[in-house]
Amino acid sequence: MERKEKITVVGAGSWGTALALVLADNGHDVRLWGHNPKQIEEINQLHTNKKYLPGVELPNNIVGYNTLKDALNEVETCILAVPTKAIREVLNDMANVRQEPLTIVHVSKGIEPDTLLRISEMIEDEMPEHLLQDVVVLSGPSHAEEVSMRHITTVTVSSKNIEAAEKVQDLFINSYFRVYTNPDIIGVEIGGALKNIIALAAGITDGLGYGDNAKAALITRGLAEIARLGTKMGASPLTFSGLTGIGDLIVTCTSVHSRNWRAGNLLGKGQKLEEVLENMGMVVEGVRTTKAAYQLAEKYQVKMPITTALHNVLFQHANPKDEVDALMTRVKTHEMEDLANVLSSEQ
Ligand SMILES: NC(=O)c1ccc[n+]([C@@H]2O[C@H](COP(=O)([O-])OP(=O)(O)OC[C@H]3O[C@@H](n4cnc5c(N)ncnc54)[C@H](O)[C@@H]3O)[C@@H](O)[C@H]2O)c1
Ligand SMILES: O=P(O)(O)OC[C@H](O)CO
Repeated sequence: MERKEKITVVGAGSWGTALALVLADNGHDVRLWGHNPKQIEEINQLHTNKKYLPGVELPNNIVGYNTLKDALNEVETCILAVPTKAIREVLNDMANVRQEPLTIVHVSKGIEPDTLLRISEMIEDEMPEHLLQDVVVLSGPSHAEEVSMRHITTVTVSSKNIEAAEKVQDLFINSYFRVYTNPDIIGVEIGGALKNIIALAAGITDGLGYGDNAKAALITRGLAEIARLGTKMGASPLTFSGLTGIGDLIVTCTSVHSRNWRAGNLLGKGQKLEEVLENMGMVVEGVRTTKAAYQLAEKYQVKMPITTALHNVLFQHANPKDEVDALMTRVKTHEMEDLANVLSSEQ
């Protein structure tokens, strides 16, 4: 029998709440912290979080907290489930109320523009060393809407300290939520973050009226450019054929639950970015990540044509259809890059 723990989930949005449910199902005492007092009142009095997970009833062992100090009191592990753009602010608040070291399990999918840091690196950068036990990432093909219905889901945990990852595996694993470990934290974080770019692009092509062939092309060639960048950054190429690579690409590019796909779909149908983001009401991580990935492609001198096309649409007001046409009419090439390199060196 696994030890039951007090665990704090920081961030009471869709993913934080769904993960709180998994932990509660496993018998842990779960504290769900959110910055909106009305939402916390709803969680504690009605046992619902209607804005983020409509129709889902929360069990009694999930208790809402509005004060970070109380939420983190006597807790060894915290799940960090806020959008990438809020991470530094929240970590700073956490550092101000903590005295003891904490293991932080982050579940966000993004890269910080300009610093180009992965999220585990942002945590190491922001959290004072004496307050940080371990940093673990939990990622994979997992929509909150399905997890909260206890639908079968598989994810991966990774950390520089594999024992910390294994401990988190034990906290979450159950009969509907299967957790694997992978020591390649770079690959896990890069795959999880960059799939959102491809999901936005898949939404755009669907919005433009293209079909399954276009989507399959985006998933496959998207994976190629994610792996091209990721391996240059030090990831294992094998990670991109796993849950946090192709697995997450499939779920995000093909699901109506996907916030990134939905945002892309509206863009493809002609809505403006500002209008789309205002109406979503939930985080669309792929937008900021496109900016970061575009900068990473320049830094590492890696060709990322889909990312570049999306960057043009999002930030240069390019027409989505023109960008699709430009992608399709690039100079012809080989599919497998190793083969292209061999052939060009033979010429
Ligand atoms: N929703 C999913 O199915 C899912 C699955 C896997 C990973 N993720 C990742 O999890 C992260 C969170 O996504 P989500 O879907 O839960 O987002 P969400 O929009 O549903 O919720 C975000 C939550 O963060 C809170 N928040 C925003 N800014 C804050 C701040 N400055 N301080 C404190 N709280 C703040 C919001 O109030 C909200 O409760 C993202 O990186 C996302 O990519 C989401
Ligand atoms: O809804 P999305 O597009 O933010 O994706 C959520 C998860 O990352 C899917 O694994």
